[in-house]
Amino acid sequence: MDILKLLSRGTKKTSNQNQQSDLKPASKTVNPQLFNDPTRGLKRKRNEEQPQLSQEDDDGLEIDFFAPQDTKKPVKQAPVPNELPETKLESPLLDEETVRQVLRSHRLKVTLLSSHDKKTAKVKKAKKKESVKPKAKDTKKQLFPQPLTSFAELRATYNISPRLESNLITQGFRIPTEIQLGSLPMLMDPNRAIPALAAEEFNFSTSNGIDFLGVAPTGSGKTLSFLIPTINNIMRWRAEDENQKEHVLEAIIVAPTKELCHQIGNEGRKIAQGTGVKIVEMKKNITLPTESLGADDLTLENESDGDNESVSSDDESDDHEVQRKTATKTNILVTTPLVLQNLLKSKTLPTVKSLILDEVDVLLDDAFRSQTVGIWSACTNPDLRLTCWSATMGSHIEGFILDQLKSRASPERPVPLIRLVVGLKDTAVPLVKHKLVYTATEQGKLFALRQLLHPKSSSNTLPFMQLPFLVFTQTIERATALHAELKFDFPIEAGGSSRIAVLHSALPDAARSKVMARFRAGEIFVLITTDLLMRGIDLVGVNGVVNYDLPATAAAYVHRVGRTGRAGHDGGVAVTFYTTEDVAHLKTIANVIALSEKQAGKQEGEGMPKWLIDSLPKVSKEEKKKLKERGVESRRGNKAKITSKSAWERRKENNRRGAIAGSKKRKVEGSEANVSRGGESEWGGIAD
Ligand SMILES: Nc1ncnc2c1ncn2[C@@H]1O[C@H](COP(=O)(O)OP(=O)(O)OP(=O)(O)O)[C@@H](O)[C@H]1O
Repeated sequence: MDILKLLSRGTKKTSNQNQQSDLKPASKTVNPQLFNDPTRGLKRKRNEEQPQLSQEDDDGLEIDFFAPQDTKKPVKQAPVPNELPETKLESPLLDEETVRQVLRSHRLKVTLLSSHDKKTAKVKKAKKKESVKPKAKDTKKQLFPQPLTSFAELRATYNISPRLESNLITQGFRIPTEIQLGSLPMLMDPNRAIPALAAEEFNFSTSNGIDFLGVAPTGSGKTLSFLIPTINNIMRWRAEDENQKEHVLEAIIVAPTKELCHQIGNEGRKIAQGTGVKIVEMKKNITLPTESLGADDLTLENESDGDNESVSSDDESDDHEVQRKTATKTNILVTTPLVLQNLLKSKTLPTVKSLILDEVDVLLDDAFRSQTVGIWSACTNPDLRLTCWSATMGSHIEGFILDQLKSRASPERPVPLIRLVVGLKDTAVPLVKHKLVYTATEQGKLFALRQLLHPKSSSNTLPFMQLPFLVFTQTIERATALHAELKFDFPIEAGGSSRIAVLHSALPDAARSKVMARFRAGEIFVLITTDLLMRGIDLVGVNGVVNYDLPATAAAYVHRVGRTGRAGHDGGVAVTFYTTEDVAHLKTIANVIALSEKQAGKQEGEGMPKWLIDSLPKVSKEEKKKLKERGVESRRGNKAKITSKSAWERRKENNRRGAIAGSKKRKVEGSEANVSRGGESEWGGIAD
């Protein structure tokens, strides 16, 4: 059987396939945790019955994963008191066996990385080749930190401010996700979270905080994992320093796009309300408290946009003290790398104690690396701590971070980098259903996309996809062209062309913000975009992702499809179109899908068959590199048009265009001949 057809064979239609689409999330799930199997790692008897909770019982549960299995009954959540009690009891430390069991059941792995790990990796690789099992010594650096049992523990044990706690409750955060469960104790109080013995054994100190790398699936709550400790630390530092009356810039969050910065800023402001911690996104008129030879504060552009979040300086005095006073009053700055690096140049930011790199693998990849490293170098405070986050993480990025940390290390400040990985690394969130769809031609993709927009009961090759959904294309030109093609696909009664929009980096900022706001408000049903929106953007109501053009890398696939199935919402669908031209690159994506299905608990034979993946051609390193840099070649430039016209119509149109061009050329040639004849004439001029 044709391999391409087999790959796109449809799943059976579910009963809801013919239902009317609506804008509600695919399902209502209250538990944001992706993994919790308390029996994981325990020896089980065959056919042992597991207690099943109905969806009804599941509502409003406080999950108690320390309860013995047979007594683990659903407990209804008590109403949240308006007034929080002043003192709460600190939770006792869990013994190591319990900690190990909790981490295992939530699929958390904590590792202490050090710079000689590269060598270990090489040795491991060599040993693998010789099919010798690595000795236990090689994997010895696993740590077992205390987990966060509930958000209530943040106050009781980690002493966060009552206001911060009540903001979290108001925002509806009740059960920590896995990344929060594993990272918050280490980031809030590493001395408590990491057993002193482990620190001693591996020769590192936690007294000054830790440098941290968090790798967890898309939509699993990484933002909150860095916002809570950052806000809390700033409150703590302020309480410790009686002289500190003003907002001091103490934390910088770097993210790759303006959209993501805006989202992080918003989320931060919601949970920092009333705490006195101020969060500002990088804007044109921002002034920063930098230090340099000239000791000037820097203003990117002295342009007021009427926003009272920031104060810009009109004062041209050289007096550093005066300039410091006029610097933007903020504790946390959220920025893209280029704009901050442009502002900094060779200046430093000595007050910054926390640098957060969100989507670190892209921030330290070729396009952003020098800017990100520039910002990192500008943070000269000796107490600086780095935390990095992403859903995907190449080992070369880890190595780069370690090398950088090593080059900045001093005897008092060793370089432990603690890495927390949730689930299988570099796989898509287990709640998403994947589907590869083959079409013979580019035009076939357009036809298939229209079928997703207007599903017909006769179609059995495409899965049902609820609106709203995102459509990813390879280039800005293709996104614009696809938008032009589909613009009038929604009937006037359903809102017509206003229901479909396009978003890419060539649009002006105001237009970008407007489209995002309309999409968040549910006014747009289909948003066509480029890889601009593939990372970090949290649109909980998105029910599907269409990869109209094949993603360039496995990581791009993970991030794109991760725009659905977020925060425990089940039922998101990811459809990836491919044509004959894509087959050469398909294996990388097929592998991620297979791994993601494995993580979702699919047995062999249920998802993508292994033999089928094996029969796809291998993608060489050079091809991968080329694809990453340029995408599929045939979808670039003029060849990349998206159109519903048939080949016959296009040929006819081309012929017509050719005839017009030919006639124009002949005219020009004719007049040139006249001109040259005129040039030879006596008077030597041309009239008009
Ligand atoms: N403990 C929690 N309980 C319920 N919802 C949560 C919790 N933590 C985070 N969320 C919600 O989950 C959604 C996804 O969170 P977030 O954007 O932080 O994901 P992420 O891990 O950063 O994803 P990505 O890798 O795509 O950037 C957000 O809407 C957030 O409000």
